[in-house]
Amino acid sequence: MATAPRIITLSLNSAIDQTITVPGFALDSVNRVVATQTDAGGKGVNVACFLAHVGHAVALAGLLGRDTSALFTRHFAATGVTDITVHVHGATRTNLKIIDPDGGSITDLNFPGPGVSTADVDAVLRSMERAASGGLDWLVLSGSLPAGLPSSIYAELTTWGQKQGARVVLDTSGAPLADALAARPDIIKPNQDELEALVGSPMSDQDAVAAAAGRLVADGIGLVVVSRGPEGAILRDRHSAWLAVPPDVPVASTVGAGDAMVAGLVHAAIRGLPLNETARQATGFALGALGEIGPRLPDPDRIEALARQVTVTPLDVG
Ligand SMILES: Nc1ncnc2c1ncn2[C@@H]1O[C@H](COP(=O)(O)OP(=O)(O)OP(=O)(O)O)[C@@H](O)[C@H]1O
Ligand SMILES: O=P(O)(O)OC[C@@]1(O)O[C@H](CO)[C@@H](O)[C@@H]1O
Repeated sequence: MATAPRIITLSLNSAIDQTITVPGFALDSVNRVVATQTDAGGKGVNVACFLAHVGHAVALAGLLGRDTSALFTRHFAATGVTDITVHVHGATRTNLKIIDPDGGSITDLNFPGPGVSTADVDAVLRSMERAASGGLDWLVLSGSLPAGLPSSIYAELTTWGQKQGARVVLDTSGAPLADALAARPDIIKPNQDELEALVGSPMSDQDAVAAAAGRLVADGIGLVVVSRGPEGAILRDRHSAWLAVPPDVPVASTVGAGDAMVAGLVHAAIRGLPLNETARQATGFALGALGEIGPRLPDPDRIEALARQVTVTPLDVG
């Protein structure tokens, strides 16, 4: 019998997601909240819970504020994630997600998060070393960094993960993404804005995105997945490039769609799927997240049904 893959996801800047529904949300005016929902979140938390949801054994490493840890602890128990987080003084940040059902908009207000100390980060590293002592197959590094951490930390963790024998997936933006590229993570998933910021120029069409992804692959990144909201995603590795276009679906909230895509990429790789089927599976996960308010997924059969509606086509990249 094959052994279960050993997975750690890391959440250095976890978040409590407070989603508020505000019909006709407008700047410069009084807005009325008609519904509110509070969820444990943060990109690493979401990826861990999504992977556990489809049956993987996952350890979640990272930092949580002691004052607000109960929300997370309940969520991990409910989703079956092994919690190896370090609890620090204070509260985890709360991010606001404003849904306007009339205008169809979703506005994210993400806070920087509390500053962390070197001792906090050392404790996280020790927890990861203990969890990986029997071996590690996957390390997922997701999200922004809290104040006080050097932007090189994901580069260092990429090198550490690969030394453990793991494939490293990175989903972040700005300087932490730029700095980590030299360490050559196995998979990165920028969205188009993040890719444009990384290469320093806007991309007008899918050919430009595929070309930029190709340059990153040529520089040693195994798989580059560029998500483009309703326009889908482009996946590029050394051998091929694919475009995955989602069907037109009702969107309850886009929060967590990118994290679901990351979980779908890991799930597909563990299943040994070829890149075109990986594109379908990862988009199916993202579509699953879109149907829900807050970072959650529907049951696996529904995810498979959504994946079957995704149009996957090869891109001619020469
Ligand atoms: N409005 C939409 N309609 C259909 N599919 C969508 C829509 N928005 C997102 N998706 C799907 O979700 C995937 C990931 O979305 P997106 O590009 O917004 O990720 P992201 O910016 O990383 O998200 P986040 O950071 O909010 O989790 C897309 O590639 C697409 O397949
Ligand atoms: O501020 P970051 O770390 O970039 O993103 C944080 C966040 O927007 O990411 C998740 C959705 O992807 C949410 O649960 C959370 O609030």
